[in-house]
Amino acid sequence: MILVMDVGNTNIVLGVYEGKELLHNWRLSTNRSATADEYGLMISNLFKHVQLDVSEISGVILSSVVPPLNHLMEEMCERYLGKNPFIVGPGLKTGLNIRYENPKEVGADRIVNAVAAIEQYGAPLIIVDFGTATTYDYIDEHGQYIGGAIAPGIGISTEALYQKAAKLPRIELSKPKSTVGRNTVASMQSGIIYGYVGQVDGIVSRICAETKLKPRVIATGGFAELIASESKTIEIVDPLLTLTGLRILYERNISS
Ligand SMILES: Nc1ncnc2c1ncn2[C@@H]1O[C@H](COP(=O)(O)OP(=O)(O)O)[C@@H](O)[C@H]1O
Ligand SMILES: CC(C)(COP(=O)(O)O)[C@@H](O)C(=O)NCCC(=O)O
Ligand SMILES: [K+]
Repeated sequence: MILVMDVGNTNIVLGVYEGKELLHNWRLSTNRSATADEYGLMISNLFKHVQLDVSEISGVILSSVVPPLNHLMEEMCERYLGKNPFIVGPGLKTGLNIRYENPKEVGADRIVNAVAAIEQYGAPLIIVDFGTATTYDYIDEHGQYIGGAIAPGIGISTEALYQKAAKLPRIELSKPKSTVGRNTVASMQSGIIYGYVGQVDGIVSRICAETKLKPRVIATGGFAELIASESKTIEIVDPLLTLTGLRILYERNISS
């Protein structure tokens, strides 16, 4: 069994795989002030809850877009799991040709998503990940990572309305009955949800026009299902894309 971990700006997602099968997955909130011991305890407790013994974990792979947590998570793996984790970044073999101007600049989560999406769906591709930020990645017809777009995420955009406008409440993100909202909450839901649906379809159409190709469009992340249900361009929702990518990268590196 292996443990895969994706450290995002909002959540840390963990998965335990036996071969290709995902046996368990958990979500912790990302807390920049938690210590290696605190994360170690949380993971030990999750393992206990499903009667999983640490000794059954033969390896760990970790991707992070929160640099202050990189060293800490590595230390946690060594201390609580007795394993030196693979870390997605310079030095780890990805098999992905990254054509960003500075390949080191691409977020590790975007690379991991690209690896999983190419393997499962083939290139060319556009990947939309609704995380803290909404990221768009374009993979060309040769399976090369070219680049994409980064926009404010749905959660932080909604939060910004509440923080910056005195009369706007904190709302639950669910689909309103109509685009024309007739109260504050419905108006905000319309603006956020249909605004994002428009953003996705707009950016995807522009990438298609720019590349003169028709890439498949895969969505993942917290709000993928909600947006995909209204989007004209999202073809597949794969909530496990990042975990799958980590598993594939682990296999590529352990067997080399
Ligand atoms: N399974 C889920 N169901 C509903 N909302 C989710 C889910 N996962 C994440 N979210 C929400 O989506 C937003 C981004 O979370 P996440 O995708 O984990 O981002 P990151 O990868 O940046 O940490 C957060 O506001 C989170 O609460
Ligand atoms: C764009 C991101 C903030 C998205 O992170 P997330 O929303 O998953 O927490 C992350 O991939 C990142 O920090 N990227 C580095 C910049 C880049 O990819 O160009
Ligand atoms: K993410």
